Amino acid sequence: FTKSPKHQVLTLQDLIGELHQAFATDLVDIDHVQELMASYKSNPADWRRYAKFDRHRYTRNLVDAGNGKFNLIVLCWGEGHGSAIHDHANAHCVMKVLQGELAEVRYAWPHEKQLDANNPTKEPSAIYEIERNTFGQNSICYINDSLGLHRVENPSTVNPAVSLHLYSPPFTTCSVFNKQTGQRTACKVTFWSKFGERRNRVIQEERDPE
Ligand SMILES: O=C(O)CCSS
Ligand SMILES: [Fe+2]
Repeated sequence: FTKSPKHQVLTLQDLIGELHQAFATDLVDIDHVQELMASYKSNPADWRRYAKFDRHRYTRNLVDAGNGKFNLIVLCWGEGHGSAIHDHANAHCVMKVLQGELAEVRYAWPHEKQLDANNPTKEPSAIYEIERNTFGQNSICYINDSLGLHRVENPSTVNPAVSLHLYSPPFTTCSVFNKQTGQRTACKVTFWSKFGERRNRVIQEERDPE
């Protein structure tokens, strides 16, 4: 018989409840948080209301603000949508695929231009690729700044992807990096929707100039 995990979460709401408990004290066990995220089995009925897609780029939809201790966000990736190379603002990042699959390319922090030993003829890049991984439905990916930078993308040209991200502590700005020069630029992260609603003011702002 299978050992039932300490905390069996059934719905997204169960997961949120267990996460609030996990963050109730100041000493957070990030391994337990990853176990909780892994134990939730994706059910579109739980997260469909947050899954809002944009034709041009991936969207970030806030699900829960975690009593200020974490942000839980549903990201929706159209075919071929991907992020820039970015860091995680000294926060923990746990990413879970809810639908489709996501590819992650992990990089070392930029140094002065490095030659790629394996391919000396290739244009040296300031940002060095460490590894590539692909994550299927319900799988988990963890990163923090001590592990490097990464870029995440939906590798499919035919299927959308949806992922659930927990960031703790929550942040409003992170850094994005130019792969060739290693140049670092501050980037304000925004939400396409919050708690399932997209305020029409945001739609106004989004409207193309007349
Ligand atoms: O939060 C973001 O926009 C980056 C997604 S990959 S962790
Ligand atoms: Fe990331």
